[in-house]
Amino acid sequence: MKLFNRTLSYYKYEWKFYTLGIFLSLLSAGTSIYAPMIGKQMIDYISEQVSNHQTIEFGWIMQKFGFFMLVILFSSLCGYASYLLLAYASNRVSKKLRDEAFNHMQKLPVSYFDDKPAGKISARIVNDVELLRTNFYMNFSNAVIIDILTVGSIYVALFIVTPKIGTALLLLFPFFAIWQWIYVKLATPINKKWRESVSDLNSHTAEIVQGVSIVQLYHQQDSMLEEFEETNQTWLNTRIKSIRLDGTLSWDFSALIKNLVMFGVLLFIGTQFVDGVLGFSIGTIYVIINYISRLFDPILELVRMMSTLQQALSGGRRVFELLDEPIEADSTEPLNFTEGHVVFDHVTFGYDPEKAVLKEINFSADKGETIGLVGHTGSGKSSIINLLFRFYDPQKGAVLIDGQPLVEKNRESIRSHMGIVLQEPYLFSGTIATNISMNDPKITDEMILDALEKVGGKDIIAKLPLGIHEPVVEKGQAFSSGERQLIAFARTLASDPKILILDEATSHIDTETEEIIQHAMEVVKEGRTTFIVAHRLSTIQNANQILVLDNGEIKEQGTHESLLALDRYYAEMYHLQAKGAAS
Ligand SMILES: Nc1ncnc2c1ncn2[C@@H]1O[C@H](COP(=O)(O)OP(=O)(O)OP(=O)(O)O)[C@@H](O)[C@H]1O
Repeated sequence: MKLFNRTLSYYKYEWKFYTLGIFLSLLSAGTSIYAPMIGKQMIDYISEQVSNHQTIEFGWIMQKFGFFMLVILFSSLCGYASYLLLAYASNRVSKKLRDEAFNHMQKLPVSYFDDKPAGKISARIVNDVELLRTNFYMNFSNAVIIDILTVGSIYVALFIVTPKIGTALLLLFPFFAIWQWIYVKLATPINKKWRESVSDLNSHTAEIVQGVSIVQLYHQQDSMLEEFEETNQTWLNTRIKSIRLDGTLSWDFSALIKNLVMFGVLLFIGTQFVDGVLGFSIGTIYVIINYISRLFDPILELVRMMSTLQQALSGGRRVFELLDEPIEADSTEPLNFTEGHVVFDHVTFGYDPEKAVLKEINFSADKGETIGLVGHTGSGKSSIINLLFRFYDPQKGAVLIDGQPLVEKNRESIRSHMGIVLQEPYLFSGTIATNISMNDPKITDEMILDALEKVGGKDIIAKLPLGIHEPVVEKGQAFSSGERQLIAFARTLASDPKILILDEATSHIDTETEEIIQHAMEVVKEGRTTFIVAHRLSTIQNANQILVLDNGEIKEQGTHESLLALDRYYAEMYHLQAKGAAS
């Protein structure tokens, strides 16, 4: 119930449209129920005049007919306006919920994303909100209101016309309650399986799309298709089961009940003769048949609604789970950057506090210095960077920038003076210019061109018709990895950070590109405290300090020359790489 109320509570943002929609819906239901009463007057008048051998006044008939049409038109217009208003409110409410979920997701700590596939998180924001929109806000809350109002008005009208039949038809309610109970029991497992198969299809397709080149390279198309067809077949089977259930329990069964009720009511009417005269006028019989035939569709919709609601709420639960994820507490105090002096003071850290991946890390980096981080995979290089960005806080010790402990400072202010160039730079959809300026209005086109020129990336735009305004799509797949890196270097230079992180920026590229990147690196490093996470030791030979990490500990620390002279771990790695390069 809590979940239901919470989902419904979002209507408060659109209460005006919603209230007006309900009012118009009530008006539409009331007038559409009133229309057959006018029909009844016309039918009874004609049959009376005919049976009394009197003339029929066509003027009166036309007047009534005109009124009848007006009422129907008014009812339709109210129904149309109410549908629009309710649909408008529902869609706006869904947008609000989706905006909220997206905004919240962006504020979540990086650790939240560690063990969750991106597809699952985006499904909560896109698919589950869509499920809420269609199944709850559109189908459930709106349709239920219209259906309840319609059914209620029909019963009220039936009671006015003939209380006996109205009372007898109340017996249908316990029957419909049982019907609904059976429907939910049968539909729930089918719907659950169906939703799972859709989710499987989604993740399966996304996986193959991402790895399509590998699939083709290893000729895996047939086996992938086989797996896909299997999941798709499960989806089809659940759909067929669902259609059969709907067909049997909803439409066929409903038609049977409707006919039985109609038969019973007419049988009852047929017994109502008093002194050879039928106790119901033909007009009244018309009204009763009209009402009964209109009673079943909304009831049927209400019967099916429970299962729709269940599906909607399962989506709602997932959206609210995301919304309830706690945002990291953050300080309002900004970090006051002066020089970019970094200190790691006896830092111990683990993603799982019980399992330290960095142990007693101690070092200090002065303004403009370059620190090289080397070590085997998993030795803790990226974890040091994660602490520097304050994506995580250490369990012991402190990370300080310009003498201020990061744990006491606002995260955004820490990151605002840092730049990073990743091995696989991330380009956003937009243009080259927006990727360099990162939509900062203070960075002009001239500054963008200047940054590109300084890092040696002017050639990239020379061949593009729109220059720096050339669109970037699909994470910049149309650019080579070297070009993407130069754009990322230009971005970093334009943002003028105090601290710079170059994450394996020179691995996996050819010698010519390496030279270009090396030049870009030298330009961007100028005057900034720089951390280079390097696999190629050639990149950090000129570093002021090299930290050799092993299993989360600093094993060796010094300059290239001093570490070579030490002739231990670093020297061994260096000679191995030099040998590899020579062969
Ligand atoms: N988000 C995370 N959650 C849990 N454990 C993690 C996470 N990121 C890294 N680790 C673990 O922490 C340890 C250090 O990883 P880290 O990424 O810092 O190493 P690295 O030296 O940068 O490795 P590589 O050169 O392969 O990038 C590893 O054992 C790794 O499995």
